[in-house]
Amino acid sequence: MQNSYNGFPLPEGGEAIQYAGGKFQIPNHPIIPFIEGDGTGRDIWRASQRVFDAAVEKAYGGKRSVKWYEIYAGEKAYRQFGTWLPDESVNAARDLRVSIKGPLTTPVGGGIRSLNVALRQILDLYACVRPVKYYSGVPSPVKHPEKLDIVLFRENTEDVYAGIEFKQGTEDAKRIIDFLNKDLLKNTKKRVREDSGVGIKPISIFGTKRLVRYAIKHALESGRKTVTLVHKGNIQKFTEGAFREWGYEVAVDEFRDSVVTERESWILGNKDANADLSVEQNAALIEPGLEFGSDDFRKELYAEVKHVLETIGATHGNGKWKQKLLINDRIADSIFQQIIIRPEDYSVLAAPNLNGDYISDAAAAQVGGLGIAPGANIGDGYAVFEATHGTAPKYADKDVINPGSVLLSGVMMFEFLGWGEAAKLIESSLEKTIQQKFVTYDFERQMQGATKAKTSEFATRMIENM
Ligand SMILES: NC(=O)C1=CN([C@@H]2O[C@H](COP(=O)(O)OP(=O)(O)OC[C@H]3O[C@@H](n4cnc5c(N)ncnc54)[C@H](OP(=O)(O)O)[C@@H]3O)[C@@H](O)[C@H]2O)C=CC1
Ligand SMILES: O=C(O)CCC(=O)C(=O)O
Ligand SMILES: [Mg+2]
Repeated sequence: MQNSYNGFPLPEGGEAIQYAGGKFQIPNHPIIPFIEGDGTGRDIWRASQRVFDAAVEKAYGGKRSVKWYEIYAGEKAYRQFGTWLPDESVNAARDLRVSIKGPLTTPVGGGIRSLNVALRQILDLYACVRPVKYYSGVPSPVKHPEKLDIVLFRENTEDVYAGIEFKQGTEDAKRIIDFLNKDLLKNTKKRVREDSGVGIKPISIFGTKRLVRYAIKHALESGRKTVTLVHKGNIQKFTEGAFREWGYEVAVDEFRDSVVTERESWILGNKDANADLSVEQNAALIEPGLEFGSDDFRKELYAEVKHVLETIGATHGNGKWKQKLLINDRIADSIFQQIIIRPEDYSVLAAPNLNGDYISDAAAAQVGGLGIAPGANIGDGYAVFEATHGTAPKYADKDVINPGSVLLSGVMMFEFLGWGEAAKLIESSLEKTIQQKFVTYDFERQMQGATKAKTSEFATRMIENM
């Protein structure tokens, strides 16, 4: 580890977080790097840091403290060092292992690629974890926001976020289109239009399995009931369809005793309800219309039913499957309406990168919006906590934006460090402040009789409420 990064010495009295044997070792005075962020990131970070320090001080009376260490990225880094994501900033995040960041701007269409995505890819932070739950008092557009309590695990390193794109009109775009049209597609009627831009969507066994494995582990450790694989596999068969298939594989191959898939649960449930049910009758119940299917399809179904009953009939049958973690899947378009209409049926969602990006903002809306949407990017040995939202540039430096998402990302960070007391203080004072109807503009505009607080005032009231 270096003593300084980008020419700035590490804070005195702090120690680096270590990682050994798959476990983080947290000193009492860890050095935690932070990236302030662009746009509203500045106001949010200033407010959040005060709240974090107050909570830690109140919880541990000086026995523990965070030694904050600013690292530079985005506009601030560009102004200072002429580069958007200095290597030294990445090195600091790597060496110090756990950090927290504000949002960074990504231009649309051209310009630099996302620094947020770059950081996730460089540090291999493969799981983007975004819990979405309701805090009482928060205004919501739905009747029962409290019924939504999910944790979204979004694959964070591949999919269309791999950044492999070829701009329309370039020599590379022309070459790839020629290759597709004249070689790979030559025996089909499919053609890519000559004036297309082209993007590549890689989804791997490795990337999928480690994400789904992480989601299942979390679900089992936290006593959640369901893990839903969210994909568009009917259309994108070899990427999103494969995500579904590999997701089920990892569940069954690595967590067999603890999980039941949705189809297995139907087969076992049918058998529980009628012990005399034949394999053929059982198959007909799980696949309506089976009698009209081909012989091969029927045989496949009979083999599936037989396999389930033979392999897990004894361990999971007789209702025992109801105590297992249910693994199911939903097609991505349908999940958007499912979480609104049947929120209580969903608990942990695991999704490829783009689906996860979309779902996290949509789900956040249901419990009050992007002002209250925390997240974490986790890899093996590294973690970067960050809100779901972006830089909301129109509110930059106006001291009006809701700091809730970064504050709750801090709650996730303190829980991750094992500093549960500080996490609890922040979470409950946030809820209490909202219940006092002392809220930033985004909540105030949806509430009756609320006081509109500035970002800084909200933080001060939270500290008073601890
Ligand atoms: N991880 C990251 O760093 C991310 C970065 N970005 C980047 O941020 C930039 C802006 O993206 P944009 O699409 O405008 O999305 P934003 O998430 O920045 O903002 C969209 C809207 O969401 C609401 N909102 C966002 N954050 C808050 C908050 N803290 N409190 C209250 N309301 C909030 C505001 O709604 P209203 O106008 O109704 O008040 C805002 O106008 C882009 O460059 C994008 O690439 C985007 C997402 C994540
Ligand atoms: O990197 C960006 O600018 C956007 C990322 C994003 O929307 C997200 O991670 O949710
Ligand atoms: Mg997003």
